[in-house]
Amino acid sequence: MLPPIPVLADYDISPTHGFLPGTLPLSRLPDPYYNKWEAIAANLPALILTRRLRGVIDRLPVLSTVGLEHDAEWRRAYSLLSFMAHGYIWSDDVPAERLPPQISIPYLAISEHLEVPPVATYAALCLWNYKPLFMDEDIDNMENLATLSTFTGGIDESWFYLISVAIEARGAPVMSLMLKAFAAARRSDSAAVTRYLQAFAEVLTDLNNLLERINERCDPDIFFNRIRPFFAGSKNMADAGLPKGVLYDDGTPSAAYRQYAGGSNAQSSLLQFYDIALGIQHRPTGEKKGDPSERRGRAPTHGFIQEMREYMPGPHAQFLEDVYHVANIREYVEEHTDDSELCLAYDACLAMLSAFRDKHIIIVTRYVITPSRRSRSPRAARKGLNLAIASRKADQKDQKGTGGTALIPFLKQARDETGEPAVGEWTQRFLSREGKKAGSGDFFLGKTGDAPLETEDVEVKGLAGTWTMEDEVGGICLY
Ligand code: HEM
Repeated sequence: MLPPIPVLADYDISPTHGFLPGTLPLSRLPDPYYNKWEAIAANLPALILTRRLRGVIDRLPVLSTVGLEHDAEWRRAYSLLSFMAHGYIWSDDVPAERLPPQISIPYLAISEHLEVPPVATYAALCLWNYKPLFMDEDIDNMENLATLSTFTGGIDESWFYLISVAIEARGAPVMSLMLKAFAAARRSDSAAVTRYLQAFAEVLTDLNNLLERINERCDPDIFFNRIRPFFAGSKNMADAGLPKGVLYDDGTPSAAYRQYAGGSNAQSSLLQFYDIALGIQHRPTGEKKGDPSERRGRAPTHGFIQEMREYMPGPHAQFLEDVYHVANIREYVEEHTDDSELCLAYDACLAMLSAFRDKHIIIVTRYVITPSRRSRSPRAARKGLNLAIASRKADQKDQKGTGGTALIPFLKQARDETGEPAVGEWTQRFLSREGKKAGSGDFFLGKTGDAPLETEDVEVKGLAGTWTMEDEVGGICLY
């Protein structure tokens, strides 16, 4: 018997807002018991600027979780503590390798309750950290969104988080559509599957446009130098001064050092849902299609993208797991290659998602690669660098042989894998990138003056050690 098709409500997923919470994030915890946390969060940029955050947190009483009732309150508390914890660790010249009991004790309890790790995840920074400006307007509209907490108090940081919020909101309806598409495929209703896929492709067009809007209000150098360092995790952070990770001091002798990846949009369940729904498989970085270790039909058990599920709220990660077992669209399309409309709709989804990843690579080049090069210049070195940047091994030009993975090749592999299931011969050729510079055109939309993709010329061999991790990981999470 076929496994049942998952029901969104069983996984804390809203049919309209998807992985964003069904009820809006709270702007404040209702119980005045938590006023001190709220006061710190409200003044976080000033406390970081004046380097008084650690002292203020050290003098806090240890608050318990007894005053947290509804899920929204637990989520608000998690987001507050994530901002406080990362501010505490990264706001001074030397990172704090110990989180005091004032943070550790409630943070560990709240994380366990919400089934999400005690680190500034995508959920803490984006999913549970926004409010609409006008209640009667949609939240998939950048002109109606504001953040609740930031490290810097600047619009660049807010804009960065809010682009993701708008993407999550705009992309959410696809989930119900695709669950219906799975059911339609089970009853061999090709017309319905085609309609759902067409609607999916249209939403992806909107997401591509939203992603591009990051350029409007988020300055790359501010992002790289001022904002990104606060997302730093505690894994592979020896060079930044955290050789053992961070000690979550809960006041007991068994308090342990922990190592977590930093916050990343790669922790978005939405994009992973899209991949699964379309039957796209991501191999561990460096592994090619057809490599002996690849076995189709089996979920990959390792690799960066897979690892990021550990940073999603538990029910969302479970949803992805369950959807994997019922996703049937790729097989259905492969069995109906004579249905040109169906194939075209399916290929359109792949092409739009591949275009999304193309745009994303351009963005990562602009926001990470280029500023990182600038910060490696002798002038930047003379001026001195902030912590997370100084963690870079500036003289390490080539990470080959160190087990490191370069950032852009990792992102390109994810993009190329997106096009692999294409059924149409032309689409296959178009998306296979053979002899074609990535990002040089949008499938179906044509070339519309995109910025040239500098990354093709960028020699990224571990990005001087910045974006490499032990094995298969690369990117922002290194910090
Ligand atoms: C300034 C904007 C952005 C920058 C600088 C950026 C940077 C990065 C980096 C460095 C990675 C590598 C993994 C890691 O974090 O270690 C990554 C991966 C990823 N990012 Fe972004 N990102 C940005 C915006 C977004 C947005 C808005 C989304 C969509 C919600 C997104 C979705 C993803 C996904 C899904 C991955 C995993 C790789 C893949 O599936 O292709 N990113 N990003």
